[in-house]
Amino acid sequence: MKTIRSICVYCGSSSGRDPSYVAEGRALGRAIAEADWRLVYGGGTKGIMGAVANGVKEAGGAVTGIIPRFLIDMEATERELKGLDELIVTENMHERKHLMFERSDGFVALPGGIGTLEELVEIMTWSQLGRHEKPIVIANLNGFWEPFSRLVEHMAEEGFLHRASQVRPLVIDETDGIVEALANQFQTLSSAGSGREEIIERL
Ligand SMILES: Nc1ncnc2c1ncn2[C@@H]1O[C@H](COP(=O)(O)O)[C@@H](O)[C@H]1O
Repeated sequence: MKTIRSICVYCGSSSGRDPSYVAEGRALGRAIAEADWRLVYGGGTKGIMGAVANGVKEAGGAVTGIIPRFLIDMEATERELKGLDELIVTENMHERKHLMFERSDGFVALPGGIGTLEELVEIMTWSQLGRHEKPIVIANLNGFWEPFSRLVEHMAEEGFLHRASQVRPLVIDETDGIVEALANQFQTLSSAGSGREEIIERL
């Protein structure tokens, strides 16, 4: 039976206004480590990104950070980067996002900004296009993603989600439920798999 080995977390490089975002990011990191999954993330050591990675390390887990060279000074400190178990420096954003995708068995979007939104939408797009069948969880902490969910519903109502059945993000309101939701959805998607290889040569 296939099982999850690594999970990609998309989240803000900032902390956000409510301190609970950082606290919940850290809690998710701990839960990922306790599930014995590796964290794959964008390598930033600040904001919610840093909190998730710190949570994983606190609980004895392993972290892979994937960061483009030009972002190192903006989103990380050299000292903290050295604390990652694996650091991959890419030449551009495209390579970073592709590697994050390839190395992960599922995805979680915590609250964040434009970068987080772009990453979430991209992974949903690839699912819609049948490029992968990996679970996607939207962590709707404090109802953060409700405006986005409403937009997606509106798109469906207006007839723009042609293959809605292939975009199956789970919306989970509490950090506590995320690991279980990922594990269950991974099993469901694996057993319902179309037999298609999960990664194509080029997305
Ligand atoms: N346009 C972007 N595409 C992909 N990723 C991006 C983009 N802008 C920023 N990012 C990265 O996403 C994370 C989180 O960014 P937030 O804007 O704080 O949500 C960060 O690593 C950015 O480098």
